[in-house]
Amino acid sequence: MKRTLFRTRIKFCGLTRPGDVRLACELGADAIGFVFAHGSSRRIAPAEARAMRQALAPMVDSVALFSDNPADEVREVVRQIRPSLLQFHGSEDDAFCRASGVPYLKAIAMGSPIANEHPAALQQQYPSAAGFLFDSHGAGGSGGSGKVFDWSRIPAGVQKPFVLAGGLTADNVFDAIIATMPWAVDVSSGIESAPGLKDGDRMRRFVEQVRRADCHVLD
Ligand SMILES: O=C(O)c1ccccc1NCC(=O)[C@H](O)[C@H](O)COP(=O)(O)O
Repeated sequence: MKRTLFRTRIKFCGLTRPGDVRLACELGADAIGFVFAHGSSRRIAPAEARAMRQALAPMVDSVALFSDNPADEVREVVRQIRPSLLQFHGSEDDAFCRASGVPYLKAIAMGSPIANEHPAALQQQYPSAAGFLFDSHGAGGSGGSGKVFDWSRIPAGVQKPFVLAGGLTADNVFDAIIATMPWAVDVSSGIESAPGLKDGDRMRRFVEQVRRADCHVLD
């Protein structure tokens, strides 16, 4: 299959500082993720997220991340932040994920049995999902682990856009894109100097490698 000049979307996740948001937008990120999952070292309060939302450039999506948060917390984040997309990492079902009316991505834990299901089953389970995000954690584990999973396990024939996540860095994202041809790539640990603190140079190198993959011609 020939492939050239396709644009892989880029999501930077787990930002905690408005300055990092501004730099991410300048570097060309398509989406910025804010973590509201309990127990995460990148978790921010809705008031902080509002400040970071204001730092977003036009035409850059804001994504709110949850992992089995109570429904009233999800509602409150949606009310205060007005994210363009939600991302669910826990055992939420389709009814829960779609309840606020905001488009959502369902994270699929590639270390759990759901990952072995037929793509049609995934779609049946989450008919309202805007797409899936394949991440390396197991059931009950959390995202943002910095660990890579075996990309060949991504179910073939998923009918919705999918996002590749889990341990991506400037050193492996070129190969990851060529191997899986995702709609988007998502990175958190791989662009950090410490949890929640993004590193400008790592962000820039990551974007460069995604652009390189997008210009690569495959036979
Ligand atoms: O980042 C967290 O701490 C987190 C906690 C609970 C659920 C999701 C979380 N993060 C999700 C992400 O940052 C990304 O979608 C993805 O897991 C990539 O992370 P990484 O492997 O660190 O690049």
